[in-house]
Amino acid sequence: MRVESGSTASGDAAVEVTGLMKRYGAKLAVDGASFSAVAGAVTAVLGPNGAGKTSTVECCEGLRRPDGGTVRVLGHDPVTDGAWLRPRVGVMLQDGGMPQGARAGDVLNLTAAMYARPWATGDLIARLDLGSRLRTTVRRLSGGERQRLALAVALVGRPDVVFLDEPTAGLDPQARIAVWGLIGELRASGVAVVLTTHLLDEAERLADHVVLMAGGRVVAAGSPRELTGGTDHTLSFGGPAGLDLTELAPLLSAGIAATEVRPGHYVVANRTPEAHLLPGDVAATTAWCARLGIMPEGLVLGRRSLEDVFLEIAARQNEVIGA
Ligand SMILES: Nc1ncnc2c1ncn2[C@@H]1O[C@H](COP(=O)(O)OP(=O)(O)OP(=O)(O)O)[C@@H](O)[C@H]1O
Repeated sequence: MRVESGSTASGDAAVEVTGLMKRYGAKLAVDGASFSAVAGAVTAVLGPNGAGKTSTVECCEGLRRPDGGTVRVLGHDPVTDGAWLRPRVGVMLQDGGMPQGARAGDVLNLTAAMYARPWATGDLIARLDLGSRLRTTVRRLSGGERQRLALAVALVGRPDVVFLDEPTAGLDPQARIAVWGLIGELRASGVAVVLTTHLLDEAERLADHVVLMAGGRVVAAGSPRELTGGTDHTLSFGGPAGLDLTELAPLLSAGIAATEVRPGHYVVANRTPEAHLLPGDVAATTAWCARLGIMPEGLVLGRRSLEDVFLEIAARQNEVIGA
């Protein structure tokens, strides 16, 4: 299989979002979000439900008109330059956006016919294991099959930029690995891949750049390694919900904080890149548990994952909102 590169060079900003605002009536869904996605890289937009990810990506796709700020895709405005962008941008929507009564094979072939240099459909069909479903109508496909067809439709025009909304949601492990392989090849061929996902291990594995959104804002951005602090240690354990962590705080070294990331689940980790969890912090935490008569269940000293970062940021957001 061959994926040809488009007109952008690796490293060019293919998508630039600056101070984006999006309102629905009184609801401010996106509140000044800024980020960019470069060619030849995977950019993952992450965040809890309602963070504003879909609204942001829909503004990039030209499906929604921003209420403020600017969006540029390949240097063009997705709303006013939609006709120029359409052959260069692939979009995979969560609901597929495909005609329900049409056969899967017809949907793919008719889409391919709209492009000057389409991807060989036979190859996409084999890669996404759709061969036995071509005569089935979209309506009758399983959720995972519909998802794979939507991905094929998004890629068949050999776009320079692809937007993938939760591309592996609901896929079995085998299909997920096939999709990861395709995404890796798109990146290698110079495509700018922008995806949203709730699977943090997927983001950690695939993404070169992560944009973490909460409450309509970008609250953190960087490579997975930058966000997780690379080799920094983190201590996690379970205990009764709602422990008073203010007594533990002064016992920890500078820049180290304890957070209840979800009820009854605690993480002790650095809050600044300069700080590092030290053996004394582990001893202080277990001694504090012992003083309270608490057995720290599942006590683990490990490396911080993107999921840890995500939960810590979400917990801090809640603290701010609750304050
Ligand atoms: N068409 C709409 N009308 C009114 N409110 C909307 C509309 N679309 C989204 N919202 C609201 O805007 C906020 C952001 O929604 P959005 O779908 O962008 O978030 P998200 O991060 O993609 O969430 P999820 O992870 O659940 O898909 C939410 O509070 C949502 O209820």
